[in-house]
Amino acid sequence: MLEATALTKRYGDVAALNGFTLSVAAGEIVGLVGHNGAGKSTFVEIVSGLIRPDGGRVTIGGKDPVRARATVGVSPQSIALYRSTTVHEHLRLFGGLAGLRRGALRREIDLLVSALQLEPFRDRPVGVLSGGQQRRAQAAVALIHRPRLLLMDEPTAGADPETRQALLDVVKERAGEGTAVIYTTHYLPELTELDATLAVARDGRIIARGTSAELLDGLPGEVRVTFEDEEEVRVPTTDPTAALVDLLSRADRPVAGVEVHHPTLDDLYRSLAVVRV
Ligand SMILES: Nc1ncnc2c1ncn2[C@@H]1O[C@H](COP(=O)(O)OP(=O)(O)OP(=O)(O)O)[C@@H](O)[C@H]1O
Repeated sequence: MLEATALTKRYGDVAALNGFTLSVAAGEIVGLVGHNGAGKSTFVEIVSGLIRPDGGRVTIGGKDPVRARATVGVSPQSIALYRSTTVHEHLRLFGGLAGLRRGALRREIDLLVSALQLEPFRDRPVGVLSGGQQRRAQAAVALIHRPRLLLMDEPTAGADPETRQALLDVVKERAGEGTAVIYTTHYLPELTELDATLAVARDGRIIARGTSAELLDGLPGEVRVTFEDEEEVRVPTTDPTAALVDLLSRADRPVAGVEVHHPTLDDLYRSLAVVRV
């Protein structure tokens, strides 16, 4: 669905993208992660057709991003809505611009207002809404025309747990219907919940790509054993089960408790700080 190859983009001395290559299949959710300044938003802006790369190639369903705009839904990092326009008016406007009419438009609006829990403020101007409410309105605008490619740049920033869940459920549902999703976040447990594959960005390119199981393999976990005399022993390991068996077989005192800390996405994320490519 999306093919991006060797994209480059410079801002003066800064190489925002430096050989950025990523492909996303229909129905796939790709979690795009990486430190601040890694190039994630620049990539999203290029795929949205908002800016042009200096080099490389990107196609969406075989088309240039500008030509493919009607099939793309974007929820940008900074809110891009009209402050004095209500949530409902936004959805009518953007749904109408995408070609939805009467019954179909009403149906899509009702579905999203309900799924994203927008009912209580659907007729309020966006400018008076809280940050989290504005994010949900932004997501609804991105989804109103059932895009084939959905770009969500930190869509849950500032959202409370309930609204975060509502948004994740909608994203999962759309992916289940065949929408390709690029989901940028610093909150990594969301990606496990979305069952997303991961693309790790660093210095303007993707340095790792795969399932979370593939990328986490080899990252250190930790085994913690507490003895009844309250002493705690911690062993860093890439094989927590073997380390635990080893530790327990050598224990010379009664054990009060064991804890196995398997490597998580957070460990992967932190490991970027020491990986040099
Ligand atoms: N319009 C611009 N003008 C100048 N520099 C820019 C511009 N847009 C991005 N950059 C620079 O390009 C680099 C990549 O920025 P980008 O916003 O793509 O990173 P990011 O991975 O999305 O970061 P974050 O996680 O903070 O959102 C940064 O060094 C940034 O300062």
